[in-house]
Amino acid sequence: MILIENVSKQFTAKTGGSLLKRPTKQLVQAVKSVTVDAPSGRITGLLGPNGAGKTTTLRMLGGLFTPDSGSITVDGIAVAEQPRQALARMGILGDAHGLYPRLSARENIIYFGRLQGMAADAANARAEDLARLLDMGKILDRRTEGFSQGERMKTALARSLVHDPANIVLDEPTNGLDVLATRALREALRHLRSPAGGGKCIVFSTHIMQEVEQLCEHVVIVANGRSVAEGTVEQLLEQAGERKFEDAFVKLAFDQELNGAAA
Ligand SMILES: Nc1ncnc2c1ncn2[C@@H]1O[C@H](COP(=O)(O)OP(=O)(O)OP(=O)(O)O)[C@@H](O)[C@H]1O
Repeated sequence: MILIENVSKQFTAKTGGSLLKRPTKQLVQAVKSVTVDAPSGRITGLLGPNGAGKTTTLRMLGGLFTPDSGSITVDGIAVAEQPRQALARMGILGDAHGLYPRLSARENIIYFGRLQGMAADAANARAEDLARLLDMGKILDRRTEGFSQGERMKTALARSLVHDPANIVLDEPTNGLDVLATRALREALRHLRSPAGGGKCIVFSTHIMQEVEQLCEHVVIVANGRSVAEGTVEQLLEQAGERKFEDAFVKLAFDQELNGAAA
């Protein structure tokens, strides 16, 4: 169970500057107020346009940045206070997959399992289970050097799931994947969310509406650093008074963004 409550985050970015002129500092309010309540056994999607603040929110969830305000708990554990304990309860698939190219997919997965305190045999058995789930049989013992985008994603996902975390966080997981790889990922996530797959809490971010329509039981629309609407796809359609999800998303995200931009 993941609970993100009213988080905000500001960055200082350097702007301008040249050989003769120092860059000036500019404040960027990446996240103004985002709230996400993601229970176990549900796939929760963060849907928002580019630059809305999704990645920054997920990075705060992963303990990479401390929020300026608000709080984040994972299974009741505050990320800011007990980051190691909170992180141990999450499998995080970020945007950079960072695999070790000289290690095989299996070795990459086992290595992460060892870092999580697993015995080598248990990590190996888990690598084989995950390879079955993610259809990685053919690549499991190949060095990851030269892997395709889809193969890298599967390996990184398996690695993030090696310790069987109750919570799974994915930042734009289908980026660069073809239709078959996207379908395979969707199937894997549906299984992990189901009772047979452990009833995981799954949170993922995307800017692709179809992804959310096909996969999420609950959607949080993030625009201009704020969570501006939430509910099932049907509830959001109703809220926006639209029949097509694309129209509802544009209305809910961009009308709010225009209003929010002034705030
Ligand atoms: N380290 C940083 N320093 C300065 N500005 C940042 C930093 N990280 C994010 N931002 C800014 O914060 C805003 C939100 O960025 P973020 O990456 O969270 O959005 P996003 O919703 O994930 O977008 P996308 O879908 O394009 O990945 C953007 O304007 C971005 O430029």
